[in-house]
Amino acid sequence: MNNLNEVTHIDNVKLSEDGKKVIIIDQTKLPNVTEYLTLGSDKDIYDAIFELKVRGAPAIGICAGYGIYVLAQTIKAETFDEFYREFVKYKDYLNSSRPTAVNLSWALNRMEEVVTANKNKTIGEILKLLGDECRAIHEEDIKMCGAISEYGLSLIKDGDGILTHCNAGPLATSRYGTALGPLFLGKERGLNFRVFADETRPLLQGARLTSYELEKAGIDVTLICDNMASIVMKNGWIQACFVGCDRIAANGDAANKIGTSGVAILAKHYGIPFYVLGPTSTIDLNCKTGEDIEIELRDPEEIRNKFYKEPMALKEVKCYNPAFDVTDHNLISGIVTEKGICYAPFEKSIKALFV
Ligand SMILES: CSC[C@H]1O[C@H](OP(=O)(O)O)[C@H](O)[C@@H]1O
Repeated sequence: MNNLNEVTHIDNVKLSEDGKKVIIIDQTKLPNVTEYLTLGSDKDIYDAIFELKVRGAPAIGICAGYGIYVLAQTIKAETFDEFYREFVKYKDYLNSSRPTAVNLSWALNRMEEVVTANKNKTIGEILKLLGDECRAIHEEDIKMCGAISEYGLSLIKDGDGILTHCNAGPLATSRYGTALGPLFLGKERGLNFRVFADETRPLLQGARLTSYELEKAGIDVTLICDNMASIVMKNGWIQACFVGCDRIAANGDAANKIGTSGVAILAKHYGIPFYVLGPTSTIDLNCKTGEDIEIELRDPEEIRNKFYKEPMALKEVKCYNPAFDVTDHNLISGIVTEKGICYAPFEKSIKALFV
């Protein structure tokens, strides 16, 4: 299969033609079934984010932007105050779906700012501005992923082996992706990489989504269990590690899918560059260090049951299911954003992104 353009330009999250519904690909059904869901209610949108039907920090932000716009159109209000009160209720509800990826609150806050900055306009005029803003969030992410892909590609060369963890491709973003973006862009330009994709237990974003995107795009991908990252590095097959991110603290500590910090420690041990790739919308300067990042704890049953026909452990056995971990900035070779590559000292280089 070689449908490179189909992969890089997938419509994973979009607004319906009439602007009154959010349409997503249900990522929990991939790779075997490509099913579109139409989301119109606050619960539909909340559940889609919470159940990872739409997932990946940027994609969650884009979905939340469209989602609050769709919900704002349902508000029955005579005055601005009535409208704003209901708007904030919806915003807080969607914001409570998942705590770690900052793009969720970043997008919702941005949409709220449109409302508060236009309190003297009619509700109809505010809705028009909200429609423009949620579309801008999506368009900007497309541009950001394009720039991240270019910067990321400058770090690797034809024939390199790349290890990645979880999924930070087009399904997790808008177009191309962040960690996978350079690989798709390189493929477009005739470069070939050998990618090793960690399956990423327990929700298997690597197995189900990354290997699906790369295989479909005709990129050499080898799926490995998470505990095999060390041997492929020791064998000399990996020249760089590329991972995504869900929230980056001001000092460069980066939250990403559980298991990422282990990959970074292994990369350090084997002297392999480890890069975090993500848009500046995933940087949270309010988090001074990774200690300030809330780590989502998910249902332990996902470990036992989520992708097993039969439970793989006795129900009496306790399971611990943090969805993310934080990679210490000292383990990160560079942070690739749409504004350029940040190197240590990250406190300084990250701050420079926002001046
Ligand atoms: C491009 S951000 C992708 C990022 O989001 C994933 O988390 P989840 O699948 O739980 O939404 C994972 O941490 C990826 O690296």
